[in-house]
Amino acid sequence: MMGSGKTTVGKILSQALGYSFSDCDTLIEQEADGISVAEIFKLHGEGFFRDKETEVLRQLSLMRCVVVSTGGGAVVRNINWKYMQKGITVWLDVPLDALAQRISAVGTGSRPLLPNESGDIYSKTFMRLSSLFELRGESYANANARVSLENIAAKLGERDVSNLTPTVIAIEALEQIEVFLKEKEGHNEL
Ligand SMILES: Nc1ncnc2c1ncn2[C@@H]1O[C@H](COP(=O)(O)OP(=O)(O)OP(=O)(O)O)[C@@H](O)[C@H]1O
Ligand SMILES: O=C(O)C1=C[C@@H](O)[C@@H](O)[C@H](O)C1
Ligand SMILES: [Mg+2]
Repeated sequence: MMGSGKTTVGKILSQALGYSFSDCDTLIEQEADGISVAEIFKLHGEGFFRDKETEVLRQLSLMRCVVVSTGGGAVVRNINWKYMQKGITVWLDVPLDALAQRISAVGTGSRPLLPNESGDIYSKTFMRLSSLFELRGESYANANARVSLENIAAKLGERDVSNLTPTVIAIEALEQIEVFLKEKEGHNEL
């Protein structure tokens, strides 16, 4: 989901693995002569943006040893999964209230799918994230590995997921990737 830490955690993962790092939204902006995702939505519409997103995922799927931070909505198109599944897919599962807190702290101006009006930003953002998650939850669950901040907090005896550092989350991601790879190896041996 948007704001879940894909860029922050993805960069740490790439350093730990000695891989390069790519961010889909940034690549789309670069290909659009530097105009922002929000402007692309405004000028050309969401369909145009989604086509660019699919093309960027196709290009990235040809690369090796790269950690990719996808756009939060990349899960909505089946064709994108064909490209994402060239690698290992990881879902950063962050409770919606924590997401709404993070996003409302920085504002929703750069996020075309979120409300950008005055008033209680936290509540409006939380409601919109909830309806997006309603539509997308099953798609996120297609990922090979799930990194649940609630599970990490429970393991560490933390009551609040907002105390979890990006490094702790990256370590959990590596552990969940290992679980996935071991299960895959087990299936291949059968
Ligand atoms: N573990 C964390 N604890 C607290 N804040 C975090 C954590 N990880 C990321 N953040 C903050 O949350 C915000 C979103 O993080 P980030 O940009 O990495 O998410 P993203 O999933 O890449 O978002 P986007 O949808 O914009 O691509 C940033 O302000 C970042 O500093
Ligand atoms: O969740 C989404 O649909 C989006 C997330 C962002 O990363 C951007 O890709 C864009 O704002 C759309
Ligand atoms: Mg990002």
